[in-house]
Amino acid sequence: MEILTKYFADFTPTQLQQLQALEGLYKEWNEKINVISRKDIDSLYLKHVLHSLSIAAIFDFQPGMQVIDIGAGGGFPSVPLAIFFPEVQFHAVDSINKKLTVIQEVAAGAGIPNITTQHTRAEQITNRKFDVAVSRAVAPLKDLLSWSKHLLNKPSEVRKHFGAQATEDMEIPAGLICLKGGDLAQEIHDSGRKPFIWPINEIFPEEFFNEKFILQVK
Ligand SMILES: C[S@@+](CC[C@H](N)C(=O)[O-])C[C@H]1O[C@@H](n2cnc3c(N)ncnc32)[C@H](O)[C@@H]1O
Repeated sequence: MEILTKYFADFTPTQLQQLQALEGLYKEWNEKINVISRKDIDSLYLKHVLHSLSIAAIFDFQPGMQVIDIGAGGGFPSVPLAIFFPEVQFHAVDSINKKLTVIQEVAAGAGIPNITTQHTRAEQITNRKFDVAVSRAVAPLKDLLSWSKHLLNKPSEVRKHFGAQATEDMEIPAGLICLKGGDLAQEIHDSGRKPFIWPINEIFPEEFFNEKFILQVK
C-alpha cells in the first residue's frame, strides 16, 4: 500500500479502504482461479495496482466517461482505475468467463460499484461504444486496434466530457490506451500507427517499470 501513497497523495478514506481490501480478496480468489502468477501476488500493489494506475498518472478521466478494459483477466487495469475514478464507468471484458468471477467477487468484496463485466471477445461487441479502451498484456497493438476500432467514440465526442477546460495540450484520454513491455519497435511497425508513448519508469522510477510503457493511439 505504501507504494501507492508514495505517488498518489489524495486518496479518500473510501478509496484507501477499497485499495486495502484488494490484497485479501485477490489472495483468496487467486487461490481458486489463477489470474495473477503466484510469485507476483506478494507484489500486488507494485506490479498490478500501481502499474494499472500509471494510466491515472497521465490521464484524467472525467465523470461520466465509459471505459472498456479489453482482456481484463482478473481486473487489470480496470479494477484499480475504477477505484481511482469512482465517477467513471468501467466495463471489463474477457473471453474466459471464470476470470470475470474474480473481478465480480473483488468488486463486491471491496465495494466498487462502477465496474461491470462481460464474457465475450472484444471484437464481438456490437451494441455499445466507449470513450476509451484500456488493455494490459493482451495482444499485439495491431490486433488491439482492430478489435477496439468499432467500439470507440470519436475523440471529438470524448472531448465533450472536458467542457471548456479542454485545451490542445491536455492529455485527452481517448482511443486505445494500453500497457506494454519490452521492445515494441516491431509491434509498432506492424500496427502501421504512431502511438504516443510514455515510459513508466519516468513516472515511477522503481526498477520493475524499466522497459514498461503506456501507449496511446487516438
Ligand atoms: C495475459 S492476460 C492479461 C489479463 C489482464 N489484462 C492483466 O494484465 O492481468 C490476457 C487476457 O486477455 C484475454 N483475451 C485475449 N484475447 C481476447 C479478446 N479478443 N477479447 C477479450 N479477451 C481476450 C485472455 O482471456 C486473457 O484473460
